Amino acid sequence: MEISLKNIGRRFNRDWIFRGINYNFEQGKSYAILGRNGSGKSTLLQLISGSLSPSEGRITAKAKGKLVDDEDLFASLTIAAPYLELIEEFTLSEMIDFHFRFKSYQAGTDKSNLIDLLELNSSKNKALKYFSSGMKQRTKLGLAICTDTPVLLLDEPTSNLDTQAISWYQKLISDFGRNRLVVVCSNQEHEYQFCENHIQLSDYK
Ligand SMILES: Nc1ncnc2c1ncn2[C@@H]1O[C@H](COP(=O)(O)OP(=O)(O)OP(=O)(O)O)[C@@H](O)[C@H]1O
Repeated sequence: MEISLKNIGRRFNRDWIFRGINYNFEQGKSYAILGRNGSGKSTLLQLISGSLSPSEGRITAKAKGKLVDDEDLFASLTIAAPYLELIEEFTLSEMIDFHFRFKSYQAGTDKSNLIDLLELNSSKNKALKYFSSGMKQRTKLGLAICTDTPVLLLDEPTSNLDTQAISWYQKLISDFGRNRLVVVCSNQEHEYQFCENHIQLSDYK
């Protein structure tokens, strides 16, 4: 999978958030989108995921050299972000079943293995609305990272995580992030230290 941004700009009302972004994202590489609060990191991630349209420019996705339409792109990515909520009425066990009705597990993982990885075995039958914010964040990350998709998009991945859970995230991404196109929006180095490519939004104002 390859995603290309050609002269991308996005504005809300009359305010341009960024303009003139030309960039190629390739599978097997990882990218950090960096910038101050309000610089447009989440906006750019939503453009890459196809959930928001650019105000100018064009985004194309290709798999094995062939153009991928929006629906196929959506099936090829998983995303964990503060604005994407879990289904709070579900238990963890039901949430996992629901998620994997549409997507596949990473090789070597299954439901029970994922619950172990999340370290949430004792809470698997608890409704997500009763999870702490850190438990919810771990669930979102585990679902996104342990799904077999070529594209993995993470927005502020360690929000609400304690020090131990930050190390847990770093191990999970190193175990399951390989050979994928990984994009992390962040302003905290421990979230994106594995990313070899950096996009500074201040360059596109
Ligand atoms: N739907 C919207 N309508 C109007 N303005 C919006 C909308 N979504 C985002 N914005 C504005 O776009 C700018 C960029 O927001 P965005 O959330 O992308 O920034 P960010 O870099 O992810 O910020 P943070 O680090 O605080 O999460 C902000 O000024 C925000 O107010």
